[in-house]
Amino acid sequence: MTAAAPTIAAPLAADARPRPGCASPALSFAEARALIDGFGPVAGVERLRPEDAAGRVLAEPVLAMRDTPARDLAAMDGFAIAATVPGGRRIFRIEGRSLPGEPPPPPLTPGGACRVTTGAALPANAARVVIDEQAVRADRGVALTVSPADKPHIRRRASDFAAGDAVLAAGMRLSPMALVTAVASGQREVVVRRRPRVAILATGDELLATGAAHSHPHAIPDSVTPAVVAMLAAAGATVAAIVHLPDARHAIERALAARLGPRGEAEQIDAVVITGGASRGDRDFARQAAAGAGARTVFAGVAMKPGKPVWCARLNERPIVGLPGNPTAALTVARLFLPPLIGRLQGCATAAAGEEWTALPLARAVPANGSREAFLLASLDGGRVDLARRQEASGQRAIARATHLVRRAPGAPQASAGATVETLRI
Ligand SMILES: Nc1nc2c(c(=O)[nH]1)N[C@H]1C(S)=C(S)[C@@H](COP(=O)(O)OP(=O)(O)OC[C@H]3O[C@@H](n4cnc5c(N)ncnc54)[C@H](O)[C@@H]3O)O[C@H]1N2
Ligand code: MOO
Repeated sequence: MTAAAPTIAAPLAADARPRPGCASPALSFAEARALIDGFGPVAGVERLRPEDAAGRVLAEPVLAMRDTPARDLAAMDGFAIAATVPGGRRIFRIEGRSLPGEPPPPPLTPGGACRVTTGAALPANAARVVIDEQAVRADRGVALTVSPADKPHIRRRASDFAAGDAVLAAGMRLSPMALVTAVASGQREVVVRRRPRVAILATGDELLATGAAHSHPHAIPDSVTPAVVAMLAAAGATVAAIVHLPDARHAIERALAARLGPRGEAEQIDAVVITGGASRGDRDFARQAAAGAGARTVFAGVAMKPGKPVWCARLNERPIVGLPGNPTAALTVARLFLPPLIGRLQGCATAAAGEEWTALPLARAVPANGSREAFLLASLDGGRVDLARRQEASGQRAIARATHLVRRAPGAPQASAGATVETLRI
């Protein structure tokens, strides 16, 4: 992230407070997100080879097994020579060769040089490496074409890190870059948090499985669950159960109690995502069912658009996140709440850790925002963000082209093309 790119906790948080008299929920998005930090990491760690731990979050720091480099090495291809060059000598006798992986060659004799390649061990008394570009071969010797005054071209022992250094900290996610460090540490195994196990409860009498809905005149395909599964998996979770439920309070309550209640240990579910039934319709029972199962509300409703009905509760210390049923609203709030929650369950320091909001210019003007903080579908057009023309919470088409969410504060004025807005990759 660039220094200029504000994080989610940056000043927008204060702007996000609803104005008096506004019908929006009282809680701002930033406040709701901060509440996600209240969930701690799952118990249980795994020891994995670093190469099997890509994307996982470290539960313990990684300590370097030895100095790296383990000894002084050549930083360039060339010739190692000693510190004292008799009589300003420019011609050296080649008395050995050192290649990476070989033990250090014997010390140089006066007037001697050792042919070295990048990464090779140096003779103990080598003071510098004269690079190939500053030397010519002469007989069995080598002649310097310039006086050896520039950098010594030596990678000093322990100059990268020393034995015992904590080269990676607990709570850090192992990016491809961090795997370099993990493997270079010399550790055969790293200790990572186990993958959180998530159950998805998809509620809705009208929902049928992929492909089945079109043979039924009043059913619709459950388009939200597969997308949420993919998002959870990418965030590092295991989706351990997918349950389709009718819009029936007791069925939802039983399903929740079975996963997170005192007797729900068999599946070892760490978190539940419920889709649909979040609002105030005649058959919207998700929150009541959670309360009936004994869950305590963490938040219910956020002053955001889309996704206002999003809610979160806690049952036996484990989170339940309720997504609204409308697909664009569901996936927008899923993007904003689920990867951060999975990060927290894996031991990341905060829900916002690793989330990068980037300021990008607008491709076209956008109108003034309403009273809820907006998170709008957009795609990139030559380095500028272009808002999708259709932003309906129920939409299932424009979302496919979206690569970014554009964040607009409550009551933000009209913004012209070229003005910068905060964006998050989706
Ligand atoms: N009087 C009010 N009505 C609504 C409000 C409100 O504040 N007052 N909020 C609106 C908002 S905002 C949203 S978003 C939706 C959310 O409603 P629910 O979470 O209760 O969702 P459902 O009623 O179950 O479904 C809404 C819509 O989405 C379709 N759906 C549901 N699940 C799926 C799925 N897994 N895959 C595809 N489509 C799904 C469902 O068929 C409905 O069409 O409420 C507004 N109403
Ligand atoms: O906030 Mo709703 O999610 O607009 O449709």
